Amino acid sequence: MAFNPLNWLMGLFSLDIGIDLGTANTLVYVKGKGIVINEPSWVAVEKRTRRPVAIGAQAKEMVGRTPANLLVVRPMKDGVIAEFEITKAMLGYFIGRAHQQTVAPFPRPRVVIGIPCGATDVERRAVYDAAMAAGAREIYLIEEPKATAIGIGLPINEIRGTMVVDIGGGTTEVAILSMNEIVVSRSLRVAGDEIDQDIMNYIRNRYNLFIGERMAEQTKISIGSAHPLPTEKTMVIRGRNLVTGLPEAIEVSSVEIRDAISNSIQVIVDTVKDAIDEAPPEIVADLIETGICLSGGGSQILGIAERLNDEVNIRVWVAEDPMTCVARGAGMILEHPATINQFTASLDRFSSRR
Ligand SMILES: Nc1ncnc2c1ncn2[C@@H]1O[C@H](COP(=O)(O)OP(=O)(O)OP(=O)(O)O)[C@@H](O)[C@H]1O
Repeated sequence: MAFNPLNWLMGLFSLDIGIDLGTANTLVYVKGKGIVINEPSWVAVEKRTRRPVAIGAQAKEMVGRTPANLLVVRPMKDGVIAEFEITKAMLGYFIGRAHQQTVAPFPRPRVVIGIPCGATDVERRAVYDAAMAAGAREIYLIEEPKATAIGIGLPINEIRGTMVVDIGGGTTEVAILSMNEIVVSRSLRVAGDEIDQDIMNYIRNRYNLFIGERMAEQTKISIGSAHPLPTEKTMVIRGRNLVTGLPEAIEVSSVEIRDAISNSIQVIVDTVKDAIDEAPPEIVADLIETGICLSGGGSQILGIAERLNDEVNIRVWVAEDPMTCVARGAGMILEHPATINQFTASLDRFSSRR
């Protein structure tokens, strides 16, 4: 990026922020302060005008409970922008709120923002344009697995293979890294949302019960598992009986929910195997030592580390605070400005590099 004296001057008086613009959650890291925003990526809009009326946690509360003139949407789908104008409004709102928490006089921040490594040039450009339109002054894009690995504190600068599997809401990102670069990557559009959908389908087919997305998500979080549990669990779920049309509550067990989500879990496991299969043998040998680190909200599905460990025969562990790794990684880059060009790229450099 060419030197721009005005940008440089504004940079002395404005914010540096890192953003994890996720399908399920958006996190904002402010340099020197840490994560200041961690909210669901939901926006309530007026149906007719598409004007946002609530953003974040307040909008998520409204899901399934809105009057006819409102619609609650997630503007990100499968890790990329599905609704440009609404994403722009959501980003602008979060950037504004981050700015309010500081004393920086200029509201236009420099932004490091994560993107899935499988995003196309058009999808990258949409993230760039949305952040610019939302008020950013300078934007750097970082592939999410890199930000994740930096956030976890993996030694990705070494001549040694390390591996991260980030299971988010819309995408699962699998990457093997060495010497600050991605050696093998896979971006899969099967993650937490798809697993919620599996649960909704199972409950409908098995019990004729229609449950909402939030109930399905709660079921996944409470009793969803990828490996037999030491003590199997049960929970009561509520929905509408499709035959009688009346409300109904039933008890389901972790065994049947594990079965219901097994196909999606298997797709994730197979993708991890596939990435390892493509890696050079020296790097695979490194992985036996360094292991595989899981991150993202989906890494908290019970038994997922054990299941992967059994299937790939490599030590697998879940990162500490797994849902904040991308934001923390972007933040660590901002805290050490010399690393910005090493790990991120402006849009033009990204396109030409590939
Ligand atoms: N304890 C838990 N157990 C299982 N799943 C969980 C748990 N907590 C959150 N999740 C799931 O994690 C997902 C959200 O994770 P995360 O915030 O990392 O995704 P995201 O970054 O927004 O999505 P993406 O990376 O696909 O854009 C949701 O599907 C949510 O239901």
